[in-house]
Amino acid sequence: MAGVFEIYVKTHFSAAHALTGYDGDCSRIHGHNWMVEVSIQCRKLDDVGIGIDFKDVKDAVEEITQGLDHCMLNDHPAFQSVNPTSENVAMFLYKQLGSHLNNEYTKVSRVKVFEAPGAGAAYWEE
Ligand SMILES: Nc1nc2c(c(=O)[nH]1)N=C([C@H](O)[C@H](O)COP(=O)(O)OP(=O)(O)OP(=O)(O)O)CN2
Ligand SMILES: [Zn+2]
Repeated sequence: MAGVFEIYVKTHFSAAHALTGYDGDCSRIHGHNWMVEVSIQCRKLDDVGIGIDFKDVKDAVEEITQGLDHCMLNDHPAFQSVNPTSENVAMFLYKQLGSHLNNEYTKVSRVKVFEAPGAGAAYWEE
């Protein structure tokens, strides 16, 4: 069986949201410093010994999260028909990042999103 490397990048953005249909305070507008952890599987290293450069991953995450940073997530096109929960934000980032970074040797394997250090969700596809 071939070996696989997993590369991790953590970043963050700040945004507000409100959960439609939620029975509690979270149905009102409130904000979080969202933390994002991206995992990427690499099946090949380059001559330097790098699977995918952290910088390239951070640039891709930044390109996507800049559309969320300091925004009301409910106003974003991705969250017009689904609530911007941690689950749905993780799925959005996973799909967006995959379209930027996946190739023959590299695959976005999981995206975790935390609304607070102790509360978050992950999304991946099998
Ligand atoms: N599975 C999920 N549960 C909840 C989500 C979510 O996205 N996925 N989101 C919320 C709210 O957005 C809420 O802001 C976060 O909940 P919580 O961690 O309870 O936030 P608090 O700041 O209220 O935490 P306390 O420890 O109670 O102060 C709710 N659930
Ligand atoms: Zn919240």
